Amino acid sequence: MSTSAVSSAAAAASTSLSSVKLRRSSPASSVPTPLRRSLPCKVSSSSPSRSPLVPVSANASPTSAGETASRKKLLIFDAEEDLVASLADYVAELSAKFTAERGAFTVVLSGGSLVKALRKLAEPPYLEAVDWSKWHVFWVDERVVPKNHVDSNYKLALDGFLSKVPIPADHVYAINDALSAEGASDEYETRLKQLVQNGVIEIWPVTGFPKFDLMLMGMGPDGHAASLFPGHPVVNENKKWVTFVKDSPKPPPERITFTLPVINSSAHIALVVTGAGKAGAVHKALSDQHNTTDLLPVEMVSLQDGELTWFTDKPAVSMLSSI
Ligand SMILES: O=C(O)[C@H](O)[C@@H](O)[C@H](O)[C@H](O)COP(=O)(O)O
Repeated sequence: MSTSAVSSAAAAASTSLSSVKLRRSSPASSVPTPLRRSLPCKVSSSSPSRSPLVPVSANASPTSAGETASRKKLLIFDAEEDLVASLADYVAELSAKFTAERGAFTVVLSGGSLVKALRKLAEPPYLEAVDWSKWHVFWVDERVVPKNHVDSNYKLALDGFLSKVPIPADHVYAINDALSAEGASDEYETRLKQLVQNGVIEIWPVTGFPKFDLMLMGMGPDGHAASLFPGHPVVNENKKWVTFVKDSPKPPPERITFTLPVINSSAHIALVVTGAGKAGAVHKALSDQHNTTDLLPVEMVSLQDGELTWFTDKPAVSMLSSI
């Protein structure tokens, strides 16, 4: 994400969140420029001392023209609490921006540890300050199981986040769990198209794919994103909005997933990736040398007209020699 983009989100946020002092967490201290240049994105690592009310971007050093054009930002946190607080600020700011600009905020969730990382949003000041009535919640991938099943991403999000914030129930778009994987993916795509007609979801005319305001996603240790797994043919799907797999290497096997063109049409993506188990995939994804015949799905997440922010910790970036 470019500094200016964060600043404009913060400015929009200050309009509707003016009565609330949002705590700016984990101010980023800049990484020396020669090191930054070796990574294909803007890098900030967290400072041990936290300065309240400082935008996440504010401690970045002045950007060169090249860096300003960057559509990627890497944030590295010392402590999980700092990551969680910074993520809450980031989401709240985008919520205010999109709510003010178009009266709706379309948010797409993954499963996994991401949901726990959203917990601060359900606490003051965010709980009162965010206009939850404008949120519309989707899943970038879902396991084809009943909604009350322990494996359901809907249940995970409901228990860990959605039940704690006042989003209207009819703005939460779970899959139809009575259908097969194929049926559920077709039905979800049809519903997305209706929401485009209703003006809830924007369409990006350049590609004809939906443009979600924010996708909040995790990444697997194998570099999978959503339910797009390395080497699986659905990674190459370029017509459908939503597709399905019946042989996911990560259980359960049956899932629906947004396709890459939809993911890559997003306005913003936050990739929340922590832990040493992810270090290899992070290294491959953030290295400058991409072997185009062997791309991990997460390496194929490349926003055409948006901003991708990695929220990481030190173990996750431990194989990046330049940090
Ligand atoms: O349904 C799923 O399995 C998830 O959506 C999946 O894509 C998840 O986001 C990653 O595997 C990362 O999960 P962790 O953050 O728990 O490692």
